[in-house]
Amino acid sequence: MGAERQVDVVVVGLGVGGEEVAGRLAAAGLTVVGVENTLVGGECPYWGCIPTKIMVRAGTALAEARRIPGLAGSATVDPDWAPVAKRIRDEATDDWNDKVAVDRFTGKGGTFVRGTATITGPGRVRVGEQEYSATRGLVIATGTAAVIPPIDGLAGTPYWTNRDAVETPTLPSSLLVLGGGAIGCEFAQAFARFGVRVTVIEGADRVLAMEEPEASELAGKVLTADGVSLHTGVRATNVGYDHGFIVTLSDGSTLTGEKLLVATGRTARLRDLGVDRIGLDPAARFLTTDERMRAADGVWGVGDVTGNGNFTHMAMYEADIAVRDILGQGGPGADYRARPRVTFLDPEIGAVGLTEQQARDAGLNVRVGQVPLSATSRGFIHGPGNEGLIKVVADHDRGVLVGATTAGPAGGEMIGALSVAVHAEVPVSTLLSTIWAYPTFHRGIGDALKALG
Ligand SMILES: Cc1cc2nc3c(=O)[nH]c(=O)nc-3n(C[C@H](O)[C@H](O)[C@H](O)COP(=O)(O)OP(=O)(O)OC[C@H]3O[C@@H](n4cnc5c(N)ncnc54)[C@H](O)[C@@H]3O)c2cc1C
Ligand SMILES: NC(=O)c1ccc[n+]([C@@H]2O[C@H](COP(=O)([O-])OP(=O)(O)OC[C@H]3O[C@@H](n4cnc5c(N)ncnc54)[C@H](O)[C@@H]3O)[C@@H](O)[C@H]2O)c1
Repeated sequence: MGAERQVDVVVVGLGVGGEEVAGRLAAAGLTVVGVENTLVGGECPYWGCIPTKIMVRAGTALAEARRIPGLAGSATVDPDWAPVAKRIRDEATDDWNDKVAVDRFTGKGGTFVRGTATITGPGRVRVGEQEYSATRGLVIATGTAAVIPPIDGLAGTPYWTNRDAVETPTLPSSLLVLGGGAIGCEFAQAFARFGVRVTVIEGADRVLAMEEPEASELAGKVLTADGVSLHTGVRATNVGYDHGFIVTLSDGSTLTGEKLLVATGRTARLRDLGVDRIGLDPAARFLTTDERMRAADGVWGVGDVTGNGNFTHMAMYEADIAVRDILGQGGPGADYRARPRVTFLDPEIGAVGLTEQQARDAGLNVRVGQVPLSATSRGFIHGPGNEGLIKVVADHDRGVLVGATTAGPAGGEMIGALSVAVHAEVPVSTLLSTIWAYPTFHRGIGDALKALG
């Protein structure tokens, strides 16, 4: 056992959230130890947002080329996964090497420790044989891992998680996807556009079940048009493997595929961390934090592990709050009313705040306004690929928007304006008098507002 090392702050997990906290505190002059057992940067750059959006971008390029007939002549589309795999390996992930990220952190004055941290008591962390004592605080930023559901037979098979799907240098001929959430849908469309026979199995009665039903319907429609076979409202009851997967469903039918991607949600990495030694529940689904991201005295939590939305922008948002609190800088606390999210299908499905149903469940006096994107001038101009909609959800009593969905070729960009509206509680009357440039997709926001009942 090495002599105990005393520092100001120990950050456990240097994914998106932890790296931001550790780097900023080190740059502010605190002595900071950042511990990471895999790759600095976490899921997002190596197996999440960035590589999957490289896949999506490639798939959208193919889809756009296939839209040329009727718009601009003809094109021969010959998909090749090799450039996609190469971009992911060489440009995005440095072949899954985090040297640049480690140097970025140590360059700010932080001390980097590669290993698995265990909490041994208040302000105390062990990595291997080394014990650290953090006098100002401990930050838990351990993120989430893929949930592997307890389906008969699954555990013994060579199933894929998002990590295998991102790292694959070549594509399978067929892919079964268990789970039709954001991960399942994004991979399904991207792979299908490269000629993979994709089948999605979703237990709920619709894909993207957390979003508006209209968004689910649209996602289902475009996935089907891309050749994806959707099975909703059924669960897998058994998984077998013999040079390929065979999945038995709750309705008794079976499906086969060369590979099986498990995309059934995420689970917080809390269980083996030793949080019971600081009075927290290791069996909790997520780490509970207050509006300053405090989980206990001298303990902060940021990112996916808090369960406030598994998104990189949420990890960055919470990291900023924790940093300000640790440095005693004040400023606004956490406010999750205007949480934005974008599912990167083609069309992109952006959303912010509450869905219509969530607003009704909250007891609000709800009014909704909706417009199909194809009915807008820009939707007409765009032609093929113009599937989409804009839906706004208002609290009529307060005269403000509490949620919105923007789906379309620029759905992820359109949601920006509505995020501001929900966050800043811009009166609907002010939004109605806003001038929206013509002929943009976002001009449809004005039409949806006018349709508020
Ligand atoms: C396929 C996929 C696509 C996604 N796409 C998007 C997207 O388009 N947009 C978006 O906003 N979000 C997306 N996300 C979500 C995004 O990746 C996460 O929200 C983000 O990575 C969360 O950051 P984090 O720091 O909380 O956790 P993580 O990135 O998971 O980092 C936590 C780190 O802690 C380390 N760790 C855990 N326990 C210990 C320990 N005991 N000791 C040392 N180290 C430890 C882990 O190895 C990990 O590196 C996607 C996720 C997936 C899986
Ligand atoms: N574009 C983005 O921002 C983006 C992209 C990918 C992932 N993410 C983040 O990662 C998180 C995790 O994504 P995810 O898609 O794994 O989770 P999810 O919770 O969004 O979806 C999982 C789906 O699997 C279904 N399911 C669960 N168990 C099942 C079973 N046994 N059989 C059939 N279906 C089953 C659920 O009903 C659910 O619809 C997301 O919530 C999101 O926050 C974000």
